[in-house]
Amino acid sequence: MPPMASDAPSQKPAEPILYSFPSSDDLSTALGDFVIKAQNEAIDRRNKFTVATSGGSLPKILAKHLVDRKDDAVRWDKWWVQVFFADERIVPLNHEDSNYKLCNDEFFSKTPLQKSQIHTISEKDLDDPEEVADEYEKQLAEAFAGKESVRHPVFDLILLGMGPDGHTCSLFPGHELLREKSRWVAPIEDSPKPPPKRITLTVPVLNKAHRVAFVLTGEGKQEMLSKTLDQPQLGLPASLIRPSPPGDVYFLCDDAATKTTQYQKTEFKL
Ligand SMILES: O=C1O[C@H](COP(=O)(O)O)[C@@H](O)[C@H](O)[C@H]1O
Repeated sequence: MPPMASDAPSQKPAEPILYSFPSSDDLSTALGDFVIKAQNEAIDRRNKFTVATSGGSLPKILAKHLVDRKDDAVRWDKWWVQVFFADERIVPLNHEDSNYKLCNDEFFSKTPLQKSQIHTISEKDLDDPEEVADEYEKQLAEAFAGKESVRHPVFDLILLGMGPDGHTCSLFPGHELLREKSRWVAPIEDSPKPPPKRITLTVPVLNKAHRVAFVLTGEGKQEMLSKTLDQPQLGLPASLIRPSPPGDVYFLCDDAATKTTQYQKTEFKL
């Protein structure tokens, strides 16, 4: 992973970086090292680490190399108040469909992270997706700027998945939310994948992050990964994620997922 440049030489977003690993275990190990490196650079810069994570298959892969470590490489105390969800389903936090519940069962509960470090949706107005999205956006504004106004949140790392239908976060192919320009967090009430009501970070927020990493495993992801990287003109959601310089976007995949893409693979080195 190249170090973050302090001066952007041009305003053109960098091309995606694709890493492919023989197995999902190798991918987990590399992802753990990748997260630790991003964490260390963020702590050096600002003494804290701000992360947004997704649900789906990601939390399990993420947990493998980060929990139960024998060393103290993961600085859990610096992840304070800054773990957000890249997308969340509008259901109670103890519901089987909740991304919080999934991440908590697979990952958070196995770490020293405190509940106060993790930003969940409010359970107050679950029948009102607009309200849930607005409240979550307020949490973002407060976490990133205290009482001052902030133009947009800048995450140190956003971890994303991609469904076999090509959706990422809760941004679905062809959906009008792909064109959202002003909101940081948007509600969606017609998600083609159940449950239908969700909130999601929007493309502008994703594209302000220092690093965005897609984590994909298995044959089921082959077709959409190829379309995303080889045919960006199709405008699939993941093709729209091109962080502004000096940000970067990475695809950490297993060989099963990268089998058909023609996109150039990069050797994984930290
Ligand atoms: O619905 C969702 O799906 C995507 C992809 O999930 P995966 O199981 O194919 O990895 C996930 O990234 C997102 O957070 C989730 O809400």
